[in-house]
Amino acid sequence: METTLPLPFLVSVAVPPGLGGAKEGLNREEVSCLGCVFFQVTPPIVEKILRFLGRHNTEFHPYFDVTRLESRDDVVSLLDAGARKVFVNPERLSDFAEFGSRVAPAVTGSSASVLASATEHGLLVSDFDPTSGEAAQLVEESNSKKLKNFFIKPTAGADLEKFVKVAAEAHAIPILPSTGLSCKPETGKLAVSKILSSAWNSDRPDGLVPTVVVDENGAALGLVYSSEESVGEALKTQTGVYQSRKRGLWYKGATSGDTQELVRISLDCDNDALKFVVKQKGRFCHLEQAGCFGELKGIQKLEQTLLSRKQSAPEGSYTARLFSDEKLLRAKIMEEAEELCDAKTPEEVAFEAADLIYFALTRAVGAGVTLADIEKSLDAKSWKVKRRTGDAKGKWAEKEGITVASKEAAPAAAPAPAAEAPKETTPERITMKAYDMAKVSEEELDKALKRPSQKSADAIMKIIKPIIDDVRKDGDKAVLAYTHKFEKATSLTSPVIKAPFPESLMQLPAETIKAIDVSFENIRKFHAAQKEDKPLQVETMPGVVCSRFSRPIEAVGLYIPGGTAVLPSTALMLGVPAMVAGCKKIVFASPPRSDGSITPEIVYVAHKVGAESIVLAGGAQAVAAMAYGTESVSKVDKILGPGNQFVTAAKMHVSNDTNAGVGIDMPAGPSEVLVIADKDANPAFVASDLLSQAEHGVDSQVVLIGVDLDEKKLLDIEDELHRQAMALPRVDIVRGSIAHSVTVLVKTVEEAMRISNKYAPEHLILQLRDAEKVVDLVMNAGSVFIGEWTPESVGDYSAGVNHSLPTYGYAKQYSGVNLGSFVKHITSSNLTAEGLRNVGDAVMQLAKVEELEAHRRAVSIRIEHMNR
Ligand SMILES: NC(=O)c1ccc[n+]([C@@H]2O[C@H](COP(=O)([O-])OP(=O)(O)OC[C@H]3O[C@@H](n4cnc5c(N)ncnc54)[C@H](O)[C@@H]3O)[C@@H](O)[C@H]2O)c1
Ligand SMILES: N[C@H](CO)Cc1c[nH]c[nH+]1
Repeated sequence: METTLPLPFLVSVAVPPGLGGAKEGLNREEVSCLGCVFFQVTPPIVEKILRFLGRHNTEFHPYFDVTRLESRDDVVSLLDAGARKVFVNPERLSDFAEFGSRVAPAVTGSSASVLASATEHGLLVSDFDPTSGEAAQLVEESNSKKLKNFFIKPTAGADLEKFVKVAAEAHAIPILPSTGLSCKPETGKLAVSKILSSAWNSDRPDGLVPTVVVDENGAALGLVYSSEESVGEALKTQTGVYQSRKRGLWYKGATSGDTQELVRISLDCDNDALKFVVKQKGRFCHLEQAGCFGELKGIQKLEQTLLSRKQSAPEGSYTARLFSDEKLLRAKIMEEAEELCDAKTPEEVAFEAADLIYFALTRAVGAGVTLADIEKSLDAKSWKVKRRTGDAKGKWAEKEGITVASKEAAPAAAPAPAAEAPKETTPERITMKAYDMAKVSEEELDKALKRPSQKSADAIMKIIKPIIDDVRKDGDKAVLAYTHKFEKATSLTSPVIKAPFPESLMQLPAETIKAIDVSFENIRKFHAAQKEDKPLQVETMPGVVCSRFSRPIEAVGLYIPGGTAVLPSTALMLGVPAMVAGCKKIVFASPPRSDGSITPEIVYVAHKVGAESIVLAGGAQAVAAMAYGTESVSKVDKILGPGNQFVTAAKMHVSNDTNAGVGIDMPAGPSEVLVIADKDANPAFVASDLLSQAEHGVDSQVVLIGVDLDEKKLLDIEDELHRQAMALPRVDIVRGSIAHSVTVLVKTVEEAMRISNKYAPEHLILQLRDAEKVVDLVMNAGSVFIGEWTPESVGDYSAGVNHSLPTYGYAKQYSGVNLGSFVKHITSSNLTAEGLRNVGDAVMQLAKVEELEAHRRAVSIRIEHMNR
């Protein structure tokens, strides 16, 4: 995780602030206000630093030079304790690859050649001499390389003012020795306020910089201004001191008594605003309210109320009763936790979560713990790299019918390569909840297999309806505005690119072109084979000929998702059948990247299928533009393609609007897979198939049905799932989706198929002995993958079958996209005179029954004519 530094420099200290030893330089409070500290760690002080971080992890943002540590355990412990970044010898980088951006190389010297060691995660150059003859070349080289996270530390005794200047020229983050800095006017030391004021950019003639004042929970109290002098005073006095635009220095609270204790100063991402975090005594605003933007709300307001109830509660206060009755509070917390787990609708969940937070915060405030303390604990946890297994504890697991064997009972997993699972880390196990059908009821199973709840239909409609209305009213202008908002593509000036698409937009590596071409051809072959070669014709009675023939839908709009992942394969799955069907106008739509461009693979596919245009928009705005048309987006007759809940809801909405006159394919939402595996299945294959859909998004769900698996086999699959998941770049998404994914244990294939047909999965994988025979039992599924050599991803990309499939159980009534999705069928009747005589009586009699005389006459008039 790469974060913006609170300030554009680090303060280097010999020992952690406040742990003694530092006789000179900034004191503990001063360093704490600045936040970012840098230590050179040596083996004897590791323990000391770890203890220090245990207490102050969020107060200081620590960066460590660990080149003198040999023990990998020590380095990992520092990361676990909250080190934002550690710098290691370049040759040891591969040892720490799994920690990504939190580990960067460290080198020494002033020559430009040291920059060759830089990685995408940064570089530390120590012992840099700003006066050396080589410095200018290093500056030039670092500028041409556009290095990111480039930290630079001067040689001992360097002129710091000059060093800061050179570092700025090199776009490097200077590491400044605490001993050379001062928060008070002191000769021979560089004033921190001066470094800060030289770093900020003020666009005001008086040079003041806007300063947002917030409390420890981040609630904005007001907006003020700062100068170099006021920041110097604030740092010196450790209080809120600002620069009034009319009255000079402003010591907040000097007259009102509502003073502030300074907690932290930081600059924003582009250095044009300061933030002061303060502990506010009394209130900030001159009006009767906490801050200039009004009163606190939500959890912060709750904390304020609880604190005041703790000090003096009115007669009969329930909160006061909770403070004094420990057992009651304990019972209420458990009661509310259970109610939250049982809540069904989003409204219920919000209601119950609010109740639980009230009782939890009452417990915290009662124990003297503030919201800021809780947030600090959350933040500290977010930096951890060693995780606990996260399994439910004994009585709770039992209560929920979790039948998975406990970790202790599990046979030791095969040792994994060091880069994937280092011995000193115990990452939280990524595992699915298991249900044994011999022990759970059908209702319990139904509950477990419920797809992760999406926002309620009403809530989504409230979001997408105004978007659709805006696009209908304002056309291109509205589409662009939403693209600017959601995709942040603010440079985009037209929502469409039209064919012929310039070559420059589809520059791709040869291997990608080859992969697209191979997949294109397989998809084309399979969909072309679905074409009816001639009209269907049946003579239902002598002289009565009924026919059915197909015609392509003239204009189709194909939505290619692009929110969490760009999916050029979906462009193939929709574009190729549209082309094969002969649709005259093919319009693609996909969210552009933030620079306004569209992924070249999509442009290449659009070109190959002969698309008319690409709409550079996503979500409801793209759907509305294609449904109603705008100045530059062509109106289409049918919209196809998967997408998130906003896309799906917008498709449903426009298809219900008769003014739009547009059809849709089906509800195709978050990807899902159900794997049925027996004793013969390879655990690694099973796990890889589950993960291939789990990585789509946190709202995806994957299900494993194990047929007659013994405990060892199940554990093998679970170990594989965890091991493979941990090595995935999208492990965080996988954690989210696996959290609501399940394993179901059954005895027979028939039982497995019964459950699968009821669930109606988008993808069904049969990793079973004689898998082919089991296909006869499939009643509901989007697409089936048969046997151990058929991973689902072949269907996602290249086998030829379509991957745009019904999810959420809609496989019970919808087919996936196929050639038929792009054509409509027209029927015709052709009768001879004999034919009309043969069928005429039946028609006339039924018309008589319906009392539709004109219908009857259309036949009788002809029969009479024949009889004349
Ligand atoms: N079933 C299938 O056949 C199939 C195939 C491929 C992908 N998928 C699924 O498609 C989905 C793609 O979703 P995605 O989000 O990555 O991309 P997406 O393109 O469907 O959605 C992105 C768009 O959502 C809109 N949006 C996002 N947040 C919004 C908000 N708060 N309010 C209004 N609009 C908002 C924005 O306009 C954005 O452009 C995934 O769930 C994936 O699993 C399904
Ligand atoms: N599995 C998705 C259908 O649910 C399609 C896809 C696209 N890219 C990878 N997979």
